[in-house]
Amino acid sequence: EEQEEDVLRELRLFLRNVTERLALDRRFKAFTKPVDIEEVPDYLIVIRKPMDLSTLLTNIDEHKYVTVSEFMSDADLIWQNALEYNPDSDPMDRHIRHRACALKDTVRAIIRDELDEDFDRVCEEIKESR
Ligand SMILES: COC(=O)N1C[C@@H]2C[C@@H]3O[C@]2(Cc2nccnc23)C1
Repeated sequence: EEQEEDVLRELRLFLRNVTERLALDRRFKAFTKPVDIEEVPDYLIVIRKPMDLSTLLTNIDEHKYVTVSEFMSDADLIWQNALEYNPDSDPMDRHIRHRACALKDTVRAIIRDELDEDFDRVCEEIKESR
């Protein structure tokens, strides 16, 4: 009903705000757009489900997420994919893995500090009711 749409609108505002703050952080520049398959032709062979911050924003606008947990599953793909595709000991791989770990920790810290658990519970109830 209308109250549920009000809750999901507030969820989208929260998720956009979090995602836009991450996209503004210079450490996360490599995660702002999809990896360029023309530049990196084997990327889709290694990584089954690419994800990036611009795609998160598109998903939010397409009402893909009813809970923060669903959003987190896609957000986690960004750093998980980076750890998987860049496993070597060379400085470039280590650099992007360091940034992937920073992304993981930053997302979790924002959610822990800024997501109201009662609001999250209401979203989870809406999800279960559908
Ligand atoms: C999230 O970003 C990544 O996982 N990557 C991996 C790719 C390998 C390396 O860095 C990336 C882009 C790139 N383009 C051209 C040549 N080499 C590279 C970014």
